[in-house]
This record gives sequence, C-alpha cells and structure tokens, in this order.
Amino acid sequence: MIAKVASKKAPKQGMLENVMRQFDNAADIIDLNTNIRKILEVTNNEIVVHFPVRMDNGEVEIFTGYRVQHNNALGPYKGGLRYHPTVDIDAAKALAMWMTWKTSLAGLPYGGAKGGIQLDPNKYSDTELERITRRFTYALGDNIGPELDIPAPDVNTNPQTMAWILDTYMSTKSPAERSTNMHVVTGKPIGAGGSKGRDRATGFGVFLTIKFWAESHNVDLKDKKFIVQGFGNVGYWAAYFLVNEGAILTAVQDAYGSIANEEGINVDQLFDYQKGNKGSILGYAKARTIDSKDFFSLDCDICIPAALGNQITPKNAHKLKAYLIAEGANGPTDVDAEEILLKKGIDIIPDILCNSGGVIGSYFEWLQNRNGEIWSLDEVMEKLEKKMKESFTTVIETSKKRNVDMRTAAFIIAIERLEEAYVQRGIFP
Ligand SMILES: NC(=O)C1=CN([C@@H]2O[C@H](COP(=O)(O)OP(=O)(O)OC[C@H]3O[C@@H](n4cnc5c(N)ncnc54)[C@H](O)[C@@H]3O)[C@@H](O)[C@H]2O)C=CC1
Ligand SMILES: O=C(O)CCC(=O)C(=O)O
Repeated sequence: MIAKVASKKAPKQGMLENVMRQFDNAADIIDLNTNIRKILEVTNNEIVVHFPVRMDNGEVEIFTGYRVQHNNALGPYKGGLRYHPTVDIDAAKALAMWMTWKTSLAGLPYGGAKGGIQLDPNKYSDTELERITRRFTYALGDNIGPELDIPAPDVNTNPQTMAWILDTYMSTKSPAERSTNMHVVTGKPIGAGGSKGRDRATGFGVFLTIKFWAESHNVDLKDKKFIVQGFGNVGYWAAYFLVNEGAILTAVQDAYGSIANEEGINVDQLFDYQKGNKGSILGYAKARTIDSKDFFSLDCDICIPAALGNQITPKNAHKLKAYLIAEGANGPTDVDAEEILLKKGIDIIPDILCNSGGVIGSYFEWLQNRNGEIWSLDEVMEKLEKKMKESFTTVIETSKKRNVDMRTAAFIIAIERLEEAYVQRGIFP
C-alpha cells in the first residue's frame, strides 16, 4: 500500500524523535485539539532512581533505573521493564509513549509506561540480577501498584524477574494487601499468579496480524519465506506459529550474529540450541553464519524485526526484499526508513498493533488476578485472537477511509480515543 506518510524532518533519529514524529503526523491529520496535544506531547512522571547493590565479590555497584509514566487518561499506567545498556530517560520516554498509543488502540483500560535498568545482564550472575531487581523494586516503592502502574517483561526480563518484583513489592505490604495485590505485575510465572498464554501472547499476536494481513491480500502463508531479528520471547513465538502455518524460517539474527538456511531452520531445535549456548544462536549446525550487515537484504517474503528500536534505517531500507514487515519490536523502523519502504510498496504492520498481543495477554492476567479467576489456555488464546482481529480490522478500515498507511491509521485511532476521553470528561470542550 502506498499512502501518505510522515514527512517532518528531525535532526536526530533516536526512538524519542521517531515516536514524536509519528504522533505529530497523526495529530496534524486529525487536527487534534491543541490543549490535548500539549498534554500528550509530554510525559506525566519521569522517575529516575540510583540504588546500591552488593555484587557476588562483595563490592557495591550503583545502578540507575527508570520508570516513565506517560499518560493515564484511560486507566493505570502499563508497560514493560527492560534491562539493557541502551536504557536511558529518552528511551524510556519513547517506549512509554508507544505504550499509551498501544493500549488505547487495543481498547484496554490502561495508560502507558515503560522503564528498566541501564545494564548488560550478561555481566551479572542470577543472584546478582535477583538482588538488583529487588533493590530496584524497593527504590520504585509506591510509584508502582496494581491500580497505579503495572510493569511487565520486556527485553532481558522474564517471568522470573516479575516474580522477584511481586515478592519484593508484597514484602512491603500488610498481610491483607499481600493477597489482593497479585496484579502489581503481569507476565508472572503461572505458579506465582501468572496467566496461561502470556508467554506466547506477543508472538502469537505478531503471527495473527501477519495471518490477517495475508487473508486480506489473498496471500497463502504456506512456503512463504520469513526472517526474524531477535530470537527471544517475541521472535521465537512468532516464528513458532508462522512455521506451524507452513511458512519457512530462512534466517535469524540475535545480539551475537546472524544465521541463514534457505531450506528452513527448525524453530524448536534452534530454541533448544540457544538455551544451551548462553542465549546465542551462533554455531547452530544446520545453518550457516552470515554477515549481520547483510541480514535485512536477504531474499524473503516477510521480515519480522523483534529485537531493538531503530534497526531499519535509511541505510538498509532500500535493500529490503520483503513485501511485508511485521514489527514485533517497539520502534524498529525509523520514520525516514518508513518513507522509503512505503514508496517501495512494502507494507508495515506497525508495532503498536503488531506486538499488542503482549499487553492484551497482560490485561487478561491482571483481570484474572483482580477477579480471582483462572482461565484455560484455550480461553486466553480465543479472547486474544478476537481482540487482535478487532484492532486489525479497525486499522485497515481507518487506513482505507483516510488513505493513510497502517501506522498513521493506528495512531489516529489511538489518539482519537484519548481525545474523546478528555473531551467527555469536560476538561477540553
Ligand atoms: N516481551 C513482550 O511481551 C513484548 C516485547 N515487545 C518488544 O519486542 C522486542 C523483543 O522483546 P523480547 O522478545 O521480550 O526480548 P528478549 O530479551 O526475550 O529477546 C531479545 C532478542 O533480541 C536479540 N537482540 C538483542 N540485541 C540485538 C541486536 N542489537 N541485534 C539483533 N538482535 C538483538 C537478543 O539476542 C534476543 O534474541 C522488544 O523491542 C520489546 O520491546 C513488544 C511487546 C511485548
Ligand atoms: O505486557 C505489558 O504490560 C507490556 C508489554 C510491553 O512492554 C510492550 O507491549 O511493549
């Protein structure tokens, strides 16, 4: 689909600049109320904490953690925690803003937040990571809470991390509060109040949006070749469901390097291999190692960036062969690259739609904890598919009605819902 795209130029292409340009583009198109625009352009709260942790060798290290709460007009702040050297205040702000648009687009009673700790988790033992997580949770204190701000997993955090947060948060509460505050985090292990299906929810959602796109374009996914950047929670599950549908995984890139095999890579074998290989795909015997700089120019039908932001840029966008990009990651395509891709006729299923299965799965976990319910896996997956289908359909309809690309359509829907909330509350008639 070739349609109107953001054209404002910004001097720098960080994630924050990207999300602001995406927002400005949609806000201009709908002529957003200027007062509401002022509110949505800024983050409500930016929490930065420095906290000491004793390392295994007895030394004390100081860490910096972030939690940015962008907007809560539609409900409590919601969004993941990332452990990565690139986490800083601007990254947290950008990711928090994307969460606001994502929860609004998905029709969830949530706002947007994001945070994390600036560190390389590979440099720390599990016991150190546990102490770091617990001290971070203490430092955040009552800035998080089950009806205030609900963290979840993101890059380099997982159900174990959420369980440590839950346990630490609970230890600061009265006995009565302990049993009713399980929903202070989502993405927990099932035994500690997690929901069936949250583990696969994001990847399944990525797969569903690709399936819906294929159905609406009369494309049969069988034998279609796809490549995945990032083979963690999102990349693995997206690949798993696509291969189940008959598509062929031909290349994978992770933080360590890239591998390819045009005959197909077995998703579960690769998953088991990386688990026993310190999380790296490199050295997997049934694929060859390729130069990472060639990854995005590989021959394929579908490309799934499912790692970090700003991976598809003007430097590699013109080389992309895929006709569909499904954004498992948050902010993987920068605005200038998107302009190039759309001109080439490449469709992009935008992050705030494509990876929204994760936060929808989190919402289901939160609801179960809040209501004292336990849903079956089938129930979760069925409800997830229904919600993803509704979002996808609304985005396609808006994109046709307004003659805009899918990202702009998704932003328009998300922003209009927020605008409606402010107007109905009578603050900005
Ligand atoms: N986990 C979730 O439920 C959700 C995650 N996301 C987004 O999906 C993306 C991936 O998240 P997860 O799978 O949860 O993280 P993860 O920590 O489970 O996996 C990350 C993967 O990306 C790879 N990676 C890291 N740096 C890389 C680099 N420079 N180049 C190539 N690969 C690299 C890692 O090796 C790993 O395979 C992130 O952008 C995250 O914000 C979005 C919605 C929900
Ligand atoms: O599950 C959640 O609450 C949020 C997951 C997340 O961080 C995201 O969608 O980017």
